[in-house]
Amino acid sequence: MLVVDNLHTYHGYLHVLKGIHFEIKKGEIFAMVGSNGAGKSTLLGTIAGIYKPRSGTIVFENEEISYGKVEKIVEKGICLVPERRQIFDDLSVKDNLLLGSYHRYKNDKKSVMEDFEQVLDFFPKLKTMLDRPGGLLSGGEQQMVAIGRGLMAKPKLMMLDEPSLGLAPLIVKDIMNILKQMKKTFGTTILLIEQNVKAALQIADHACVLDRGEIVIQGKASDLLEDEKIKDTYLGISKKERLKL
Ligand SMILES: Nc1ncnc2c1ncn2[C@@H]1O[C@H](COP(=O)(O)OP(=O)(O)OP(=O)(O)O)[C@@H](O)[C@H]1O
Repeated sequence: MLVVDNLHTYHGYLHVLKGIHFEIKKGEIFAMVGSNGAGKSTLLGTIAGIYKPRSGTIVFENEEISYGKVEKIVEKGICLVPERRQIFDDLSVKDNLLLGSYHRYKNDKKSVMEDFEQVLDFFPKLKTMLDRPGGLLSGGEQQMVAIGRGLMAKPKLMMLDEPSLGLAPLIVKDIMNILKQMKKTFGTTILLIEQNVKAALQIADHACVLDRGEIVIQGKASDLLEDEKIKDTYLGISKKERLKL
């Protein structure tokens, strides 16, 4: 569904993405993990059309989108749920959700309202707080609104930038379950960027590790969970400690 090949992106003189290659299959959850500054958000921004790559290609459903405009990429079915949710504090939950389909609202209000009902069925908790300003929600509720807003765009590929950021472990579990359920219910393909390596690998089908702009490990998520280097570097358990257990 998505093929990224030999992608190089710069921020000014800073060479951030250094020849990235990976593929995502339709209907899967693909997790990308890596430490701060590895280039994860830059990668999502490049796919979403916010940053232009210096070279390389991004092909989505057999069509090259490498240098496409943001609106066109959204229309093709790619949505980005950004880091720190970026919910509008002063807008109600309902308006925050409807913003996800603003490009269809004028001409297709009926189908937008049907999608809205579907999103509320998926997030029944949000039904009880539709008039509440986004700024008064908890972090977990805001994340639900951010994902719900993404769903309102009826994406084929949803990209999420660190949805677990700042959330308590139990809420992280809820959010990961929501992503799994979303894949099942709507068939959405998911590209999940996470620093919470364990949570991401537990729900993903395939995954990779991004380190200083390069993909250093790639494979089945279940294999990566067992990988010694990942356990040592990202799961915080050294081999020595594990042998003691
Ligand atoms: N808009 C920008 N302009 C200039 N430099 C940027 C910009 N965005 C990111 N950078 C730099 O590019 C590098 C990669 O940042 P990026 O945010 O993509 O990494 P990340 O893996 O998402 O990190 P984090 O998990 O901390 O968000 C960093 O050195 C960062 O300072």
